[in-house]
Amino acid sequence: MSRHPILVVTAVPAEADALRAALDQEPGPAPGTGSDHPGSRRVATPPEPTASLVIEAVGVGPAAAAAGTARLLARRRYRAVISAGIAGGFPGRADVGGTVLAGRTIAADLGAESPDGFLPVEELGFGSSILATDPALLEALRAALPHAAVGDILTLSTVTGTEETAARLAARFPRAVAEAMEGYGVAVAAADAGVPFAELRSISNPVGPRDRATWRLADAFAALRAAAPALHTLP
Ligand SMILES: O=C(O)c1cccc(C(=O)CC[C@H]2O[C@@H](n3cnc4c(=O)[nH]cnc43)[C@H](O)[C@@H]2O)c1
Repeated sequence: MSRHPILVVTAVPAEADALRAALDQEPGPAPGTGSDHPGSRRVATPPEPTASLVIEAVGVGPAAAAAGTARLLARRRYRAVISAGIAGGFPGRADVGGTVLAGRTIAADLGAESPDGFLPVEELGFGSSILATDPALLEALRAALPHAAVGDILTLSTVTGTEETAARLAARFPRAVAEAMEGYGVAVAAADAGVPFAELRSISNPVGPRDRATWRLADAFAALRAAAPALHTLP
């Protein structure tokens, strides 16, 4: 029986290339192939799915992630969608060079400020900022990646860059292990299409004062490559 492939969505091509290299996959067609979309973040039409995994980079941030994922899901059926890439880890909860899995993906900055603190969209009556990982996908990923930290992964449009913001987020989300910029956008597109979702990240930097020069990209990409075979275990 043939099964639909799994869609793996990354932000930048380097993340997609790392996963493809670990899985011995050829890169997809050149950006814009088969697309008449005039934007700079074109999502190529993937090749017909002989592979069980289709890996695509769709751009940085939740808007690009949601638009790119929705476009890919509209073109072909997939049995699951995974948001994958590098992330910042909350100190003491996820180590740089380690791997994390989302139990929940949370839009941490979706809501309103108030004199009494941040009000999430739930309190504004506009839906949910929290999307749970599909249980069967999470179970398979946990089994394949037993050393991965499991917890909330926050989605933010702005990378945290101060001790104050890091402390505030850590207090607001005591189960958060990491933050990135795309998960919630990918998850919304997956939910809209009725496709199971999960988020898998490797840690390039601690969440905290911005010091881009110290990001350990090589370690994070090595961890991403090491985690890639787990994608082949997904139901
Ligand atoms: O500079 C490079 O060579 C380079 C190579 C690959 C990727 C990058 C990125 O900057 C990727 C951006 C991507 O990373 C996620 N990310 C990583 N750390 C954090 C963080 O502390 N807070 C939020 N997001 C983070 C994010 O999802 C971005 O899309 C650079």
